[in-house]
Amino acid sequence: MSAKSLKTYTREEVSEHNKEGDLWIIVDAKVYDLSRFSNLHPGGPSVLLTPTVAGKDATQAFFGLHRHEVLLRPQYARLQIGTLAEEQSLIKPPTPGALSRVPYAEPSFLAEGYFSPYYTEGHRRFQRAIREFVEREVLPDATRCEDSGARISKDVVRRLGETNILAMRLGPGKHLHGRTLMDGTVKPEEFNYFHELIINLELGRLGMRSYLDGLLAGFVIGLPPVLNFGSEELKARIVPETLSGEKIICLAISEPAAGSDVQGVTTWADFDEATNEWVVSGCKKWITNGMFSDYFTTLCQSKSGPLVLLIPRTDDVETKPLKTSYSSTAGTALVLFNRARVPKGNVLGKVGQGVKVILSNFNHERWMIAITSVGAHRRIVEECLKWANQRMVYGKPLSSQAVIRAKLANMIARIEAAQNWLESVTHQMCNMSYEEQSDKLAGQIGLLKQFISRVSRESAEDATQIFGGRGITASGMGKLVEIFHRTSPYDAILGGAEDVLGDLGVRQAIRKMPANARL
Ligand code: HEM
Repeated sequence: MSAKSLKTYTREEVSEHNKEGDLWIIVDAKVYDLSRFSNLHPGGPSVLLTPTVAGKDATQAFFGLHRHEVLLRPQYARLQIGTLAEEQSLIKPPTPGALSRVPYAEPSFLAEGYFSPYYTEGHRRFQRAIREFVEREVLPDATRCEDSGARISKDVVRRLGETNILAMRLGPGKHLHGRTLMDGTVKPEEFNYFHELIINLELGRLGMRSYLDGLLAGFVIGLPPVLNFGSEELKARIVPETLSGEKIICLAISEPAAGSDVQGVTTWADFDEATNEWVVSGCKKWITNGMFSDYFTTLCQSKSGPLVLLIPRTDDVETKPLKTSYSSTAGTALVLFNRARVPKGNVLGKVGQGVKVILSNFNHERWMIAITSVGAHRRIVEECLKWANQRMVYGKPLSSQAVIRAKLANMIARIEAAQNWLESVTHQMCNMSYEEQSDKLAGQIGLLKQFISRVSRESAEDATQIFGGRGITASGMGKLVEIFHRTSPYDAILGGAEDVLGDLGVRQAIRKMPANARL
């Protein structure tokens, strides 16, 4: 029903419509006619016909059982027939791009009245533009794909290319020069790691973990070796078509018997002098976006040592979907190279130095995973605060239970600690060359990622307890908690297993101990 045809009613008038076939209710000062809908109601008709609901103000009952988005769906929005005379509705649907006013729902640089040493007004403008883009253009696709397992839509990929979000996801650098970033919101020479952090925070905040990986995470880790180690000819061909989203690229390192142990890969490349091509045979496993990639940045072994090859998809490259605990929208694949032929010019870096090429990529990847994890984690803190506030138990809000407040206290402490360390590391990155970052930050980023993925899982446990059965239900009130609980372990595995990364951090610290350090 259009806003024009909405009428105004009194509570008395609504109360007369309180039976089967003639059933009205009030939710947040809006009047709904459920006479025909009651038999179609997913929760059944009887709950709507109880004396405390039929013809009554059912606001509290409604928000105890449904997310507010339910009322925005067109098929339900049209059940509204009017509003209450002289009463205002309090619950406003969020406008795309708006900041949340729930305490701790936003990092302090976005929270009203708080400060941060790291961000400028330019960063805040950029954040607004990215959030609005993500909520308007990405969220509907994410919601659809996360459930159905469909691949990210071509329209979203095209828009990620047009706005240069794809290019920005590779970080600051020459590849941004001459590009219009987010309709000119930031100049290429001003773009720094905090802008990139903002993009990843906003994507993480969607709370759709498999879609997040489907949103070309493979590109973020697969293209840098081409940019940094590819020949000029190769770059001129591959970089424009991947930055625009026209072609898709991913990174193929892990194998059934080699995960975090990159030295252990066995995919084999032989050089064929007759054709001047590499011939590759082997099997790569857990390859994000592998199902729909056109190029595979692949670590191989050869007689002359490890090398990285950019392998184009041909008939000799087979991809099979891997069913993991998250949705197939990520395009996670088993990739089989069956004597795949690769031109000599597709070698990235030097033959024999493949591991170096791959290692140089890892810091950025781990830092990115840490950010998206923080984005999702903060969203879960917001969900829990809202739920604890609106859910009534034993006649009082859930937040009146000390055990729930204790969980919330731990969750808030974890997200604030995680984000503050993350921002401190990002500040170091802004002030160090790439080489300095490799030397001074590889260990710390390993420890940071370990910490962030571990505390995410602790908060996932707390959030599930707070949401109860809803926290293990894939639709409805707890759907984001369910996703977070099921998928936060991915952050502890992808880009290097949590324990391996913690160990890396400590080994690097031990290596840098002063020779004369004594108690
Ligand atoms: C405009 C009015 C309403 C609409 C459009 C509506 C719509 C829905 C929808 C779409 C669901 C499926 C779950 C979801 O997507 O969240 C649902 C479930 C449910 N609804 Fe409603 N509903 C309305 C009012 C109410 C009211 C007033 C009650 C009062 C008690 C109620 C009780 C329930 C229950 C018990 C469930 C099942 C919840 C669950 O599975 O956890 N609904 N409703």
